[in-house]
Amino acid sequence: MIELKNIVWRREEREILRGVDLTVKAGERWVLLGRNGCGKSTLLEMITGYLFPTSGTVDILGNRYGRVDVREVRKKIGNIGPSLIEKLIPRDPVWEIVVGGMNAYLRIYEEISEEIKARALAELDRVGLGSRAGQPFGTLSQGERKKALLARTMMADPQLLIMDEPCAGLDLFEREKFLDSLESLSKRVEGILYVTHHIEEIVPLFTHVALMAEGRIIAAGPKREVLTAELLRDAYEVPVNVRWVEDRPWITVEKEG
Ligand SMILES: Nc1ncnc2c1ncn2[C@@H]1O[C@H](COP(=O)(O)OP(=O)(O)OP(=O)(O)O)[C@@H](O)[C@H]1O
Repeated sequence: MIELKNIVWRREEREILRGVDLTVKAGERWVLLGRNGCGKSTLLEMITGYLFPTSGTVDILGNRYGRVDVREVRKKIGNIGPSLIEKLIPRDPVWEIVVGGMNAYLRIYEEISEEIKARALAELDRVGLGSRAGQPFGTLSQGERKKALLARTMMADPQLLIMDEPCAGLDLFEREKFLDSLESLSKRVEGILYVTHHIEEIVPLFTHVALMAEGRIIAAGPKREVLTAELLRDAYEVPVNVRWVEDRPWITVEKEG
């Protein structure tokens, strides 16, 4: 699904990505972790074809970037990034925002068929927002907006879901609801790559973790092999303990001394 080989990205003498290799196979759901500024969002931009590496190769869903029309590949990628909400029109009804996901339109100007409207309503139902369908998008709570984006993304039947901190700013209740929705939708996609700062968001649906530090991937593999106190300490430079409860990791910070 994703094959990154020896990706280097240089900007003004600085190497921001320094030889990144990452392979995500069909059926795997990955979380990408690492400190602020280590290069996570930059890596997602490479995968979605908005940035090109200085050197190295990017293969997404069997397409080598540089040899294909990235716009065609992007149609198969559901992408929930932090900037999308600002681009949508707050007064548009939620269901119309969801319809826009079919073609990645920010706004629909043509007549929408009853069939497509029904699909959008079904997607909203799946994330528990059926009763909000007619409400202006701008009146939704932060958590509801994120779930609406999830419904919007699923309208295009993506093969790969990419999410950059989708739970940022959500309270405990909203976060858990969002992760529940993701759990049920995850069965409809072949691969997931999810960036977060919060290890407790690594709910059972996720299978693998990649840890980044200073432009490199310092560990990658099945989540229990990577989410160890030693590797997390290397990535975050904070001594921590990891406790697993029902296949979900929880972190406590250790006092040094
Ligand atoms: N266009 C650019 N030109 C120069 N430097 C850039 C550019 N884009 C990103 N950077 C730098 O690259 C580094 C990695 O940024 P990136 O946004 O990928 O980090 P991140 O891991 O996603 O961080 P955060 O967790 O804070 O969102 C940062 O130091 C940033 O300043």
